Amino acid sequence: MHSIEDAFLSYATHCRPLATESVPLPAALGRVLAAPAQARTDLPAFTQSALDGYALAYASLAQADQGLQLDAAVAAAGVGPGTQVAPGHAVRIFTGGMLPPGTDTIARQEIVRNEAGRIHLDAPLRLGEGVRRQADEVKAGQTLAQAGQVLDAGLLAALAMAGVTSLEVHRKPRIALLVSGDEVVPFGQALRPGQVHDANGALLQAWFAERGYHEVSLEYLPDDPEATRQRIAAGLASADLVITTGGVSVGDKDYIPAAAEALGLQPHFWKLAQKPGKPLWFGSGDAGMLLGIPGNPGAVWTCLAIHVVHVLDRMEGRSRPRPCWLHGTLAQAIRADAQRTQWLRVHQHVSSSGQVLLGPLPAQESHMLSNLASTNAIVRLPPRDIIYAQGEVVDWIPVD
Ligand SMILES: Nc1nc2c(c(=O)[nH]1)N[C@H]1C(S)=C(S)[C@@H](COP(=O)(O)OP(=O)(O)OC[C@H]3O[C@@H](n4cnc5c(N)ncnc54)[C@H](O)[C@@H]3O)O[C@H]1N2
Ligand code: MOO
Repeated sequence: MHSIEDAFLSYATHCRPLATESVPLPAALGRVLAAPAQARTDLPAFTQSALDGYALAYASLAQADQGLQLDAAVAAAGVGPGTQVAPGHAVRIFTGGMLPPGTDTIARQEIVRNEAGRIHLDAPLRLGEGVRRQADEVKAGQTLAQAGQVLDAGLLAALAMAGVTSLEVHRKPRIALLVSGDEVVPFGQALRPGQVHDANGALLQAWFAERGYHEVSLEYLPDDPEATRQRIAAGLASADLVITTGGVSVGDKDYIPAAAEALGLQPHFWKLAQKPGKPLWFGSGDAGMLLGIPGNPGAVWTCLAIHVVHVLDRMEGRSRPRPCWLHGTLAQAIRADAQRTQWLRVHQHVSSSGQVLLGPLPAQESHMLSNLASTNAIVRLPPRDIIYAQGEVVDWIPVD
C-alpha cells in the first residue's frame, strides 16, 4: 500500500497544467489565470466626487464670508470635465461626477445652504475632502492578479473595472466518466434481483456540473475485459482525464487496472493507505491519464473531494491546488484505523466561543451515503492504533 503522501507526490509529478487560451472576461468565471492580469486603466480613471454636493476651490473659502457663487453647470456622473470654475464660484456635483477644472474639494450637500444662488457652508472642510483622485487605488499597468489564481466573481469585477476585456487562462479539462459494474442500473430503470441503483453516475455528473465542467461524458461499462479496454481507449482519446468507478479491486471481474496498462498507461500507484478508497488506481502515459476510483459510492464521494479536486486543480494550473486543510477540534472521541488514513464525514459548526467543532457522523462505511444529508466537512485522521480523544485538534476541509 502507498501512503497518501506518495499519492500527492505522484500527482505533482504527472499532472501538468493544460494549454492556455484567451477568453473574454465574462466567460472566464472559475478559470485559472495562466499569466498575470494587469489593469488597463487607472482607478479611479479620473478625479471625481465621492459625494453629492458642491465642487469648489478650497483656497476660495478664505474669502467666502458672503458665500460662493453657484454656477449653472452641473457635474453629473458620466459627463465630461466641464469648464473652468472661477475663484469664489462653486458647481453642483454628484457622486462619480468628474471634478471641474479649478476645483479641488467637495462640500457635501448636508452642510450647505443655498440662498439665492450663493452657497454657504455650515461646517468646516479639509482640502481635498470628498474627492477620489485619479489612480489613487490602482495605476494602469499594475498587476491585479497572479498566474495560478482562480477567477471568481469578485476578481472578475475588479478586472472589469480596470478595463480588462480578455484573460489568458488554462484550458478546462475534458472529462470521460466510466461507471462500471454489471449490477449497476442507470437512472429510471427497474432493478432485478442482485442489481443496484446507480449512485456513482449521479454523483459524478452532479459534482462536475456544480463545478462548471461542461465537457463531460458519462458511459456505463459492463464487467467485460474487451469492452472495458475499448471504452477506456475511447475515453483517453476524447478527454484529458478518464475517471472510472468500480472494478479496481482484486475480484475476478475487476478489469480496470489491466485494461489501462494494456493501453500503455503506466501505473503510478494502486492501493493507498486510506479509508475509504483503498484500491484507488492512478496512471498516465502518452495516451492520457486515468484515475480508477473504487466502486463503493462513499469511496467515490471521498476521492472526489480529496484526490480528483487536486488532480483537476493541477491540470488547470492553480497555484495552490486543493485540498487546503484547516484546523478544528473533534467534538467526540473516535477510534482511528491503525493502518490507513481515515477520511471521516463530519458535521462542522462553530461554538459560541469561536471554536470549530467537528462532530463525527454515523454510517461511515464506504458503501454508505446516507449521512451526506448532514455532512459539511471531512476530517483527516492519520493512521493511529488509538482512540482520538474528544478535544483533539485535527485537520479538516469544508465540503459543499
Ligand atoms: N478481497 C478483497 N476484497 C476487497 C478489497 C480487498 O482489499 N480485498 N477491497 C475492498 C475495498 S476497500 C473496496 S473500496 C472495494 C472496491 O472494489 P471495486 O473498486 O472493485 O468496486 P466494485 O466491486 O465494482 O464495487 C464495490 C461496491 O460498490 C457497489 N457499486 C459499484 N458501482 C456502483 C454504482 N455506480 N452505484 C452504486 N453502487 C455501486 C458495488 O455494487 C459493490 O457493492 O473492494 C473491496 N473488496
Ligand atoms: O477502501 Mo474501501 O472504500 O474502504 O471500502
